[in-house]
Amino acid sequence: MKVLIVAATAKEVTLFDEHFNLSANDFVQHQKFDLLITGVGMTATAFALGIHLKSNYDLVLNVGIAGSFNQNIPLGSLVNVVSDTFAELGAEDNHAFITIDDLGFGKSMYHASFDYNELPKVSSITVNKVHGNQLSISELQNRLTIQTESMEGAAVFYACEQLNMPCLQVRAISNYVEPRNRETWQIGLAIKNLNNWLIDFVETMV
Ligand SMILES: O=C(O)c1cccc(C(=O)CC[C@H]2O[C@@H](n3cnc4c(=O)[nH]cnc43)[C@H](O)[C@@H]2O)c1
Repeated sequence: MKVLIVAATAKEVTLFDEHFNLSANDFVQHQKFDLLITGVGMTATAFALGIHLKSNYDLVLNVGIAGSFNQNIPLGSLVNVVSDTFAELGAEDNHAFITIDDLGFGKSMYHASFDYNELPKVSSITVNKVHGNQLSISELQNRLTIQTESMEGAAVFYACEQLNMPCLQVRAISNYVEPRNRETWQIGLAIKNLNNWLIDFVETMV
């Protein structure tokens, strides 16, 4: 199976890099997989995938950390993001929000297309701005049924749908989406658990 692993930052896959003794380049080819570091956000992700998603992969695997709206999901735990929405793509109509779908310009929600049942499945959004204000968090939760948010996931799903390539997104929860309190973020724990899962996935599945 030829797999492309896509992460926003090298920091999110440090232990994986160490395990496979990978170089520090943004695009690394290994006999078992290719690894692409895109940079944070949708634009950087789309640009990097535009360059590197030319050969055919059997799986595009997006990994990274994420925020959770649901405080029943433990910090450090892993989720399988099965649907991902461009939450800010649309227009404000005073206090209402008109989606890109309702404007008639496209589609806001994209889906994973690789069957994986070993982790809890969640619906996510992809944003330019990490939510850290109770009013905007409440507005969002009234509008969408979601458990997590990241800054790249929907862009990866979008590219895979365009090219008809199977995709899977696995995220480790580093923080809750709440009024910003950086002290409570568990980035180290999330990255450790994510990397252990990723090493195991590559060793057993690829
Ligand atoms: O220090 C910060 O404020 C900060 C904000 C967002 C991300 C980071 C990172 O260190 C990693 C970048 C990566 O993290 C994903 N992420 C993690 N938590 C969230 C969230 O609550 N909302 C959206 N994205 C999140 C994101 O995919 C970034 O690529 C530091």
